[in-house]
Amino acid sequence: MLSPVHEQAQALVSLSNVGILRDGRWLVRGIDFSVRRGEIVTLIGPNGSGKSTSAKAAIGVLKPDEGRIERLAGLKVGYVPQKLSIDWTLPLTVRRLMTLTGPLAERELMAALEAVGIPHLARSEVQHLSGGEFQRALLARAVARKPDLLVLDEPVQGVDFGGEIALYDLIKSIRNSTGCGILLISHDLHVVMAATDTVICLNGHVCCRGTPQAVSQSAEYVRLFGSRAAASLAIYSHHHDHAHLPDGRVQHADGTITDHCHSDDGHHDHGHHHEGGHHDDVSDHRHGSDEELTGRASPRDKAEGERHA
Ligand SMILES: Nc1ncnc2c1ncn2[C@@H]1O[C@H](COP(=O)(O)OP(=O)(O)OP(=O)(O)O)[C@@H](O)[C@H]1O
Repeated sequence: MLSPVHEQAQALVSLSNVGILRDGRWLVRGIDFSVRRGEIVTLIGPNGSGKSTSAKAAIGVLKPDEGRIERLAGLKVGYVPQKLSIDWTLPLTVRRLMTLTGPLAERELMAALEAVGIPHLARSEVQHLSGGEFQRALLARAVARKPDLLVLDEPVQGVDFGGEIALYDLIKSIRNSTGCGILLISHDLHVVMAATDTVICLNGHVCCRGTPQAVSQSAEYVRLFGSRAAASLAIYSHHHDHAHLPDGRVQHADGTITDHCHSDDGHHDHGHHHEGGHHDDVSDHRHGSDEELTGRASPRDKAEGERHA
């Protein structure tokens, strides 16, 4: 369900009854959703349920075998794929990463790094970045050309729990400041829900959709993910009330900033633990997976290689 603001906003991309067939198998079928200006839409679903496939169809990387996809004329897309192919044996600075797919004015490059909180890392080698810093660099690269639609495939992989919240807050603030539409893919049911207008739950087809609260209570969702995930999702979406800043401090709902979370902050009082960074009731992140740059890839980007684990 969209808020009235989003309902009136322009649709950036709309998929109607989209199906993708490969090697005689329907990877997805009957996919129906749209992303409007200023809206954050999150695709969730188990491994192999067609989230990346649907996102790639939305931005035109994959052509549908049935159904229709309408994109706003001249739509500018910023895409952070799930996997990147970079030759990690070659030196690559953040600055260079930002310009791999095309030139970028210095002012825009620095503005993007500032927007994601890492202007001080412009000259750093990408292979030395932490997981959270690397994801921020990828985000900077995607927002630098001021896209109308930002597509982020698992943007918090390799990021610890505090960093996840900071990244989702950052994504939300990018939406608020630029008014772009955002299509997110995530396994992080707890956190992502706090930053999402519309959730589309996939399982080869659209299994259910709506606000995070509505989806977490739907029978299809509970069948797919289990009641435990549904309960924690519902709790989380109500309790998230503070942001983790890039420097590790915590900004509370009333605007105050402290060095640590308060004991009554949302993610500390819902009955399970987050020690060791990431947790997930449904499925795990893949850390350090093989990566391929898809979408707006240049041949150079497609160099073989693996990101360090
Ligand atoms: N080019 C392709 N050719 C054949 N099968 C493919 C192709 N791309 C994806 N698939 C298959 O389509 C299904 C959906 O894949 P997709 O990557 O969209 O899933 P996902 O929901 O993003 O999964 P995950 O959560 O594991 O990232 C999988 O079974 C995958 O193996």
